[in-house]
Amino acid sequence: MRDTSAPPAAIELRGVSKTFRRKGTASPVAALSGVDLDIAPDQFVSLVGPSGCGKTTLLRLMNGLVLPDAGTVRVNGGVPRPGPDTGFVFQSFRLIPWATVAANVAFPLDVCGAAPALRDERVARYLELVGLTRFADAYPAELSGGMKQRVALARALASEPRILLMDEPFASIDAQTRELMQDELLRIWERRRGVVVFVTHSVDEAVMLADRVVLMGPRPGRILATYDVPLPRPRRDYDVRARPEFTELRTELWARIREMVVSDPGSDFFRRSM
Ligand SMILES: Nc1ncnc2c1ncn2[C@@H]1O[C@H](COP(=O)(O)OP(=O)(O)OP(=O)(O)O)[C@@H](O)[C@H]1O
Repeated sequence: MRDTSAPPAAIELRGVSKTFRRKGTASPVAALSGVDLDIAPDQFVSLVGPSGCGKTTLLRLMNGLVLPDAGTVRVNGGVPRPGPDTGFVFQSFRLIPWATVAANVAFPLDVCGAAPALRDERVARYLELVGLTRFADAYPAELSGGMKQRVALARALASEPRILLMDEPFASIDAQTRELMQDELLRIWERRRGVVVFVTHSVDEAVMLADRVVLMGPRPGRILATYDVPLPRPRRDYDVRARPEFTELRTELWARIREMVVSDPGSDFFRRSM
């Protein structure tokens, strides 16, 4: 029986399946099948698994952009809806090119009709948090990739969402900036908490950041295992990677992903290398 004294899960998926069907195209694609997952309030969860296993679909179910064919998705006890309670950060920064950095960060606040004083205060606070106060009047084209991603992060945080969904947010920035961004994200999250669901292809990044790593299997995507990350916080990249617990977990995860990829002749790995 369910423990009624425990706080409700911030995100709860039960028996979730999703198949994409497109009119006039080839066969339907079964993206997810029978997914059960609970994410507690203030938990940082990473999703890893082979390409095409449904990680992005899972994120999109969590903010109501995709509806399940079967099963239920509950977010803070209700049906998920895109809105100010859920922030989304994408791999491609998706900044508005003709708007300044400040206007980009203000965008979600403008959409929900925030009062001008609140809007200006939030923009100032989150630009400071990501270290871009001096660039408030710059345009996206004037910024480096890492700076653009920090604007995207400030924009997602500006409405102070209780849930932050991040889809390979650091995949298109260089390795050094990526490590700095990981530290930056940890610093911000350790200060304000909330749920983070972070999709990544990097096993190191998944372990470095999360409280729990969820390992998904090949299509139709299922959850194969979840691992608690036995690393203390606060974490910083350089000291975490030196710990034996880090090496053990990343070795285990990587071995399982590698096995899935090499044993699947239909995987993107073979398609890309042919
Ligand atoms: N809107 C859609 N219409 C049709 N098929 C889709 C749609 N969205 C996703 N799919 C398919 O569903 C499967 C899962 O896709 P999804 O993007 O969720 O996987 P992923 O694990 O995030 O992939 P990757 O790691 O490569 O980004 C893929 O085969 C994809 O092509």
